[in-house]
Formats: sequence, C-alpha cells, structure tokens
Amino acid sequence: MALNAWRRAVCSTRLLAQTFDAGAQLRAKSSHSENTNIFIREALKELEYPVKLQKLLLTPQREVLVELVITKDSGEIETYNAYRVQHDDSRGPYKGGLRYHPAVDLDDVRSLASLMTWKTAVMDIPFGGAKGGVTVDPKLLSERELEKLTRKLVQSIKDVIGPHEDIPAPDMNTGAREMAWFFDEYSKFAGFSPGVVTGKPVHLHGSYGREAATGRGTVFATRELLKAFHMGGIAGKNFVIQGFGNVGAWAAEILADMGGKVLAVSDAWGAVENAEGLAVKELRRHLAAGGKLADFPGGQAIDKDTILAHPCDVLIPAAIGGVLDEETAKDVQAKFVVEAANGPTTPGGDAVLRERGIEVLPDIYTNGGGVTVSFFEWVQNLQNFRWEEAEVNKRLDRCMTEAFAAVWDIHRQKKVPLRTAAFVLALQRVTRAHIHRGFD
Ligand SMILES: NC(=O)C1=CN([C@@H]2O[C@H](COP(=O)(O)OP(=O)(O)OC[C@H]3O[C@@H](n4cnc5c(N)ncnc54)[C@H](OP(=O)(O)O)[C@@H]3O)[C@@H](O)[C@H]2O)C=CC1
Ligand SMILES: O=C(O)CCC(=O)C(=O)O
Repeated sequence: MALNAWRRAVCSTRLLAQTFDAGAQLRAKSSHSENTNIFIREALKELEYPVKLQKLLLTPQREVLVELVITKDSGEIETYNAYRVQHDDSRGPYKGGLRYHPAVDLDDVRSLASLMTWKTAVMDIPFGGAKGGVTVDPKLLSERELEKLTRKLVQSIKDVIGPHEDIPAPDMNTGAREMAWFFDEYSKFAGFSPGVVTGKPVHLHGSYGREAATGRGTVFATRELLKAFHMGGIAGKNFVIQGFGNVGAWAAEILADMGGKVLAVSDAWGAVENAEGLAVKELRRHLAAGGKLADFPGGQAIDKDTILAHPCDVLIPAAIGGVLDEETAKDVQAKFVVEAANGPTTPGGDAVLRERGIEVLPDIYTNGGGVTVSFFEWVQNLQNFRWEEAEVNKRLDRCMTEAFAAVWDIHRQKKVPLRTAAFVLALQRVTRAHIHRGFD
C-alpha cells in the first residue's frame, strides 16, 4: 500500500501537514520522552505524513510496569519498580537494552524505547524498538541480590519477551553477567533459548565483538563523519569522553589504538586529563585493579563537571541523557559532538550547538553498533553457529559505513541537520513496514 493509499484510507487531507503534538500539550514540563518526540516531530515536518500516522509512530505499542520483590542478604524485603516499553515491532521483534539506574523511570524508558525503533531502522537491521529499566542503584546491592533481581524481572515479563518477540540486551549498569542470568531464567520457562537476550558472555552463546561493539561502532561513525567533512582520519585528532563505562572506555581504547589523542575522560565520580593523550589501556588496567580516574598516575585529576567544556576536536558524551542542555551547550569547545550515549542532548542544547556551528552526530546512528552486533549474536544463536571476531568487526564496519552514507545523503538533499536526516531515514523505513503489513 502506497503512502497515498494510507492517506485515502485513514485521514482527511485537511490534516496532512499538521504535526502531531498531543504529548506536548498534555505535558507541562519537559521530559526525556517529550524531548525525543520534539526531534521526531522536526523530521516529520519534512515528510508530511497524516496526523494519525504520526500518532502511530510516536506512541509506544505496549508499556509494562512491574514490582520486583526480593529478600536482601540482611533478610529484609525490598521492592523495586521495573519497566519494559515496547515501542514498535513493524520491522521485526522488539529489541533494546536493560538499564539498572536509581533515576530511571517510565518516562526515560519510553524515550529510550522510541530511540531503539529509529536506531534499528537507521542501521537497517530487522528489529523494532524496546527498552527496559529497573529503578535501583546496583552499587548498593550484592551480586547475589542483583541475580535475584534479574531473575525476578524475567519471571515478571517472561510472557511479553522471547527470541521472536522481544530481545533485551545490556545498557547502563548491566552486562554479560546479567544477560547470562536472564538467559538461564528464561530457559527454565521456555526451554533452551539463547536468542532471548544478547550481550551474553562469549563462552555462553554470546558473540565475539559484542562487548566492544558500541564503542567500536562509535569510532567507525566518527571516522565517517571526519571523512565527510574532509577532516582526515582519527589519527592526530583530539577527543574528550564523558562516561568511562562499557561504551566510553572501548571507544577511548580504539580511538587511541588508531592514533587519536584522548585528552580527558570522566565518570560519575571524577575526571582525568593528559594534554599528550591518556594511555587508555593503562588507565583501564588501573581501574580494573580498583583505582579511580582521579588517582591515575598517567594524568592529572580535573573537575568532572568541566568535561563537556574541555577543548577538543570531538566531544563524545557516553554516559547519561540530557547532559548537553541550553546552558552546558554554550560552553562546548569542540568542532563535533558524537553522541555515544542515548539522548545526551536536549532540544534546547541542540539548538545552541546548531547556532554555534558545532556539528552533532546523533545517537540513533552513532551508538547503533551495539544493537547491530546484538543482531549478529541473535543470528548466530538461531543458527547455533559462531563467527570469528574479525568477521563480526568487518560486518559492523560495513553497517556503520552504509548507514552513515544513507544519513549523509538525506542531510545533503534536504539540507537538514544530521539528526533530522537520521530520523527522516528511520521514519521512512518504519512507515514503509507499517504500510506493507497493513493495519487490520
Ligand atoms: N552498552 C551498550 O551496548 C550501549 C549503551 N548505550 C548508551 O551508552 C551510554 C553508556 O552506557 P554504558 O557504557 O553501557 O554504561 P556503563 O554503565 O557501562 O557506563 C556508564 C558510564 O557513565 C558514567 N556516568 C554515570 N553517571 C554519570 C554522570 N552523571 N556524569 C558522568 N559520568 C557518569 C559511569 O560512571 P560510574 O562508573 O562512576 O557510575 C560510567 O563510567 C548510555 O547512555 C547507554 O544508553 C547505547 C547503545 C548501546
Ligand atoms: O544491543 C541491543 O539490543 C540494544 C542496546 C541498547 O540498548 C541501545 O542501543 O541503546
């Protein structure tokens, strides 16, 4: 069914060029999901879709809220709120990570689930978008308590997930360990099901290359961006990274391996700089041995709150959402912002960066390497087969390069920012899937 047929079928042409903004009207204050919708609506202006179609694209298909109860090591009973939001499955099973964070709420998860829909579409992998979250500070729980919590989560949402329905993965404060518990618990109910979750340990049906994939994909994305702006390669460029967890640390290590200078990095507790470039592998060894960023002997401690204003060629936010707002964006001293984190820039921050001529490579493309290698892991699980790491990385490189070219084409043709171009591409792909599948 062509778009015109959709128009005839469900919508009066009078409504065509309006932009659906019921969420904005309902919500008095700004929220992560509303911020995401502002970006989507900006792209929708380029597409002139019917209002009802816009509503369908913006609205999550299912939101699950559960309460997880565990007995703590102390014998006390504790409860935690957990969420799984399934935004869109028109292009394939729902897909998206699982975040453990004290500040996570339904609105965050709603926003992150929507971003997953557009990310899988930009990367052109056959998945939809979902996200999960548990409101918990995992640093306050023992390993045994975390395992109980993860198993309780599986018990609570097992009926809405599955290898062909919804496939979780790691996000902030979750990794291979949690994914192994998840796979084990789900398999108790459904039988052996490695494809129910990705990001598993390599020795337990995980894929080579998944752990580093988001960071590696961010580096490939940065390489393509620099090339498109005729700025040469990674070698010799200066980078600053906020967040030194899975994504930030792998991006830093791969950038340094390629000759980039990582001038400064931060985490939730501190930051460290070295004007000659940090020895990233040494820094990671220092942290693995229990050290802090601030006491790394190969650099000088700096105030973590200055990290986004640190001068560099490329600033890479790789931690939480909403850090680049109207105020902090004014202080950025970088030529490019490469969004490895999900939703690091607010619409207000985006406008400031745009005015200041700072180019932003958006999250729904930049950090798509993680879900792309999750797709490779899922395919390997379904086939009971394993690819070599070199094969995984080569395929990831190709996907990142092709997706960049597709976004860049729209950026040039429509003369829109890269973020809008990425959303236009994703909206077109998701809409095409909906129309081909039909609505009855
Ligand atoms: N893991 C993945 O495959 C993917 C992750 N992403 C996104 O990348 C981002 C990072 O995820 P990931 O690396 O997996 O998460 P991790 O939990 O591994 O690491 C998060 C990092 O951010 C730091 N951090 C947390 N809060 C702050 C803060 N307020 N200021 C500065 N740093 C902070 C943490 O510090 P500390 O350790 O001190 O708490 C840690 O260094 C998230 O936005 C996530 O959604 C996107 C795609 C895939
Ligand atoms: O690997 C995945 O399936 C999803 C990772 C994720 O949560 C993300 O890309 O934000």
